[in-house]
Amino acid sequence: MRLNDENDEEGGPKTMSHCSIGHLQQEKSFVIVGYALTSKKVESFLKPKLEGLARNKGILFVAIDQNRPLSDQGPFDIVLHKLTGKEWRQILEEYRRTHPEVTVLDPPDAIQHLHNRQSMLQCVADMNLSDTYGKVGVPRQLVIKRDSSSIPDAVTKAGLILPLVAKPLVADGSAKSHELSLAYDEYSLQKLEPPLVLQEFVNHGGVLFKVYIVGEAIKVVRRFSLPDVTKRELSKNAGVFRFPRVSCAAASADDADLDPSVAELPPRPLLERLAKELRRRLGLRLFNLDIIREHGRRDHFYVIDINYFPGYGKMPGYEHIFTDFLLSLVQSRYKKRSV
Ligand SMILES: Nc1ncnc2c1ncn2[C@@H]1O[C@H](COP(=O)(O)OP(=O)(O)OP(=O)(O)O)[C@@H](O)[C@H]1O
Ligand SMILES: O=P(O)(O)O[C@H]1[C@H](OP(=O)(O)O)[C@@H](OP(=O)(O)O)[C@@H](O)[C@@H](O)[C@@H]1OP(=O)(O)O
Ligand SMILES: [Mg+2]
Ligand SMILES: [Mg+2]
Repeated sequence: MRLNDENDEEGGPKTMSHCSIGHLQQEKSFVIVGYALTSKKVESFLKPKLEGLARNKGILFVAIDQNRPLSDQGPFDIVLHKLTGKEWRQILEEYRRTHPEVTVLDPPDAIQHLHNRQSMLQCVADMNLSDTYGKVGVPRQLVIKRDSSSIPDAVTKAGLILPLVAKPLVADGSAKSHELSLAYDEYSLQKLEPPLVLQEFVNHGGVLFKVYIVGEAIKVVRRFSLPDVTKRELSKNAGVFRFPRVSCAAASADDADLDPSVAELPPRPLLERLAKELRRRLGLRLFNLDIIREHGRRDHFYVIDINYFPGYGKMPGYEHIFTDFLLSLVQSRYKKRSV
């Protein structure tokens, strides 16, 4: 039974009263997680298996009512959220200020950093990670803020090599922010609407790695991606081609019969270093990275996308990982308080 989903006689959702949540929190030392998520996210993430396991471990998920002041709800130990908009950000910032005892996953300004495809990858570029296990970079890219007619010149000046992936500069989760295109010639890019990021397309054998991060935990899965573009194809084609959300729509490539040189997962120690450093630099605990391996270069990796609170529902075993993570947050707070 979902506490927040119990329906009243009118059929509307019933949320727990402040006092009954407080009771559960104190009497049975339940960890109360308030959540503010879209209905799509609730469906893909807050599945019965997660809620059941959480309850067994003493964690309760309680829906935040956006029509009521946040301070009047709870009390919460943790607030989990993925909503956009300035108003919501301000509400959360104020709540963080007035409720320092609550862990807000994650801070709104840190999430905001991922809402721009230029600042999103800056941390990875700054890190310049290279060790015996491999090298992690970002594809060369150019930001076009306005004036689409200037694109051909800008691309030539920057020395970017075609084909290019054109991505909306803003990555705020809107349908428009996921409308990407592949451009075979720079002149056709004039048809696109800035603000944009133009990124060199890196051949990677049609498979990408989704690296899910939940606090200290890391889980990697394979997904089908865009196929390689050959020199011959490039010389024969012109124009820009819109493509749908490949990485999200594509089936998992974990069980596919793939060329081992393409399917081999990035080395674990490399991912651990990358994740640790990104957690620190981004100030986030819940995110995933899309990583590709340059085709034919075993240890050359590129991060092409970072997403806040991604589709954990598609991450094998996320129920255990997520609930352990929530408990670890509360335990570390408790430890801090008692020293
Ligand atoms: N530089 C690149 N080189 C090769 N392929 C790329 C590149 N950038 C993007 N792609 C392909 O395009 C897909 C979508 O790009 P990206 O992940 O940046 O978009 P998104 O809309 O933010 O995706 P998500 O749904 O994961 O948030 C990638 O999953 C990958 O298949
Ligand atoms: O739809 P799912 O739950 O799977 O999650 C997707 C998530 O959508 P949601 O947060 O609206 O649910 C996307 O967020 P926005 O960029 O649109 O904000 C983005 O993070 C995708 O990468 C996620 O898919 P994944 O990369 O994990 O496969
Ligand atoms: Mg992506
Ligand atoms: Mg993305």
